[in-house]
Amino acid sequence: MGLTQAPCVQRLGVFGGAFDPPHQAHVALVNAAMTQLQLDQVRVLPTGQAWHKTRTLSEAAHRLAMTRLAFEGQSRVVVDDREIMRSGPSYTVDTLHDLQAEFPQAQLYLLLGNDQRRSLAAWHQIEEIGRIAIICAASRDTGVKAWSDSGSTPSQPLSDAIEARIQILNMPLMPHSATDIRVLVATDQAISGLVPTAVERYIHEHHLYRPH
Ligand SMILES: Nc1ncnc2c1ncn2[C@@H]1O[C@H](COP(=O)(O)OP(=O)(O)OP(=O)(O)O)[C@@H](O)[C@H]1O
Ligand SMILES: O=C(O)c1ccc[n+]([C@@H]2O[C@H](COP(=O)([O-])O)[C@@H](O)[C@H]2O)c1
Repeated sequence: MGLTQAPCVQRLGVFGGAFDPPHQAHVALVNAAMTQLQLDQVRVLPTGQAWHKTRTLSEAAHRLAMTRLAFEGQSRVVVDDREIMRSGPSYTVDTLHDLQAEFPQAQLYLLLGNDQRRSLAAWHQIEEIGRIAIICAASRDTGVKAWSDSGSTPSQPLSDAIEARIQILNMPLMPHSATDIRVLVATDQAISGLVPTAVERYIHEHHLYRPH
């Protein structure tokens, strides 16, 4: 991790994901958020235990290493391993509580794609999340997530109070999905341009996503 505490952080972005692997849409989303929301820092958090996904994630050490590579050289991005280090399911509300305590002066902005926005009502303590952070959603190609397990289906809608506070992040629609990238690697197809070059190299060097 880089700097863990910076007194000048007034606007803090929080971006979690499986990052299995991190891809160019993740990088674009963070960059769009930094510009539009004038964020002083973004915490990028690879998920520890993704309670909402049916698939077993790749080893946390690989996902963390790739996330670091994806954001290397970005001075306002801190790749934060707390969800990986925490035991039990990774609940975003716990991460937001931690960050609120560490940055009591900062406004927190929770960054996510539209597929996750649709499942927000099923998130653990979503009302509390809505109190602590401003939720900012980027549009996402609707076809992309049709066949991947991005989140649980909410049984009830999001409250009007939270819905009304959601901000839209403008970024071009990007068809990237980690599911797609894993399939491409498994079937020996190129992923150049879909992930940062250093991430592509890491995937190949460590033989990730290959059938045994
Ligand atoms: N192409 C995209 N456009 C906008 N947001 C995206 C895109 N891909 C991922 N995101 C957002 O990034 C966050 C982390 O996503 P995640 O690491 O699960 O990637 P993913 O591509 O959705 O992975 P998978 O296909 O394995 O479910 C989520 O909030 C997700 O909505
Ligand atoms: O806290 C929750 O209940 C919760 C439910 C679904 C998703 N999330 C978080 O949302 C982020 C994106 O999820 P995903 O599935 O797109 O990788 C990641 O940080 C997850 O931990 C969190």
